[in-house]
Amino acid sequence: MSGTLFRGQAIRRHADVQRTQIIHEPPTLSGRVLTGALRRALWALRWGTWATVMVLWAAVYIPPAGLFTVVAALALVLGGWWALALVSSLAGAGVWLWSRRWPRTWRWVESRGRRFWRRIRYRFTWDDVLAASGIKATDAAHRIVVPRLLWVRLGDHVDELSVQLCPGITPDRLAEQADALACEWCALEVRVTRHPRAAGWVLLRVVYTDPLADQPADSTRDQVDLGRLTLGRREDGRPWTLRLLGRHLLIAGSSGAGKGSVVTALLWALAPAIRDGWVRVIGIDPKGGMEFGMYPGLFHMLAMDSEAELVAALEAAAALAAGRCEALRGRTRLHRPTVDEPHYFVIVDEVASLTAYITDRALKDRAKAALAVLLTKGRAPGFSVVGCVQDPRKEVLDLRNLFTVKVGLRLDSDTEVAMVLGDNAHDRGAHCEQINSLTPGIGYVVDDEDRRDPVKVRAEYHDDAEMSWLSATYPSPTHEDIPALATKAGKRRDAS
Ligand SMILES: Nc1ncnc2c1ncn2[C@@H]1O[C@H](COP(=O)(O)OP(=O)(O)OP(=O)(O)O)[C@@H](O)[C@H]1O
Repeated sequence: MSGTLFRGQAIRRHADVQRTQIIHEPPTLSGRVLTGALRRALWALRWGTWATVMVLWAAVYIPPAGLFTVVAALALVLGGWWALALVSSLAGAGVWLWSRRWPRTWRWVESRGRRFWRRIRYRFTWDDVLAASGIKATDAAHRIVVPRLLWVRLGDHVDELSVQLCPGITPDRLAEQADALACEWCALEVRVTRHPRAAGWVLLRVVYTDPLADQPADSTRDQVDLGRLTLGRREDGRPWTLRLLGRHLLIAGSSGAGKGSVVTALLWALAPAIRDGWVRVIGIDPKGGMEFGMYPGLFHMLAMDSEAELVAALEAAAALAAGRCEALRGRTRLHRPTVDEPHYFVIVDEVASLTAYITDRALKDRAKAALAVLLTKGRAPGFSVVGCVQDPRKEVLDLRNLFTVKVGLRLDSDTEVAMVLGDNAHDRGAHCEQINSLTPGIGYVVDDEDRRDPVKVRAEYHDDAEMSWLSATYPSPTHEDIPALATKAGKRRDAS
């Protein structure tokens, strides 16, 4: 007696069910002949229909294959096997010539062919692959049940499979067998993440090629759109773009994870706007200029010499933001940058140096207060804070929830991932602790304002020579000295 299956798919070769039927309901001789004939007819009908649909689908999906199928069928009908052999040989020669003379278009045909093959492979080997990998359960009716493959979304580099779990199989159980699935599908990696829309479903990301393994090509663009800054490449091969108008960006990663490369990619993307004067950058480099000192021309204000100077620059930025907030009150909700009223980026190379490691307690509190003003008040009047942090522990950076976009580069543990990117980011696929130390600049982006899963990206890399060139070619037209640090009594003390 078999019940209805609501979740998962029963496996094709359900030996237990067949054995149970044979033991309990031995068929009569006539019944056996009839059942055998009927079964064969149904089998032929099923596979015949499947083959026809596949051929038609392949013909539409890969047009040259469709053309070949039609011509080959006509040759077979009109001229017999010799004609078919001739057409096949000509097609083979044509393919050889095409792949050599026009490799670009041929690569397109090849990629369509590969995708088509992958889709078929997922669909028709799904239950065998899952059962062989041990991702199966047995239900009360003795059926072997595996998770159901719902949709397949094919990409050039990564395929996404939406999978409905069956009772007894958890996302963790699937994740444990991710390596087995990757081996079976000849993929680089299989990642299991929770489905964004449905509980009880998961997404399997099957990664075939890793475009992030190569460094993205350099690109200077003359148009700058703060709503769409291109900083590198995504795992699916598309450009990684960020909206930073009215937003703050947190970049977290262990030492050498590539935080600097995200900052330089951002400056690279902003360069034309910096040169034209409608974007100004305030740089705060607690490493004494080891980072920003390589390209000082890009900064409107650059603090790097002493703790007092760092705090003074931060306070100056906070005062500007508060002043502009007041000026814009009642006029607009979101400031639009112009040369007269530019957008400010306040880039802090190591936030913890200001909020935790400063030895002077009063300075530390002032730095925290200024940062809090920038983060809470700065968004609407055109101030974006970009903060880098190496150690994401709570006591180091209390303000991290005020950053709306977060990039988690290589981190030490899934606990750190949760601290930087949010509690469920790891479950949704942000496995920063698994990023290889040989591939700096790779990370996961979480945007609090859109509800999509973390996206794996790699920032463009620009070395010191390129950044010096950028600084000389796209210098900021304005440079301002750091104001003296105001003392408690209202007097000013020399920031240096
Ligand atoms: N996107 C990238 N592509 C290729 N190489 C990179 C990339 N980002 C960084 N690197 C390499 O890794 C090195 C370390 O990167 P970077 O200085 O940006 O790390 P970091 O996280 O800022 O480290 P620290 O916190 O120690 O300053 C760089 O010198 C560079 O060689």
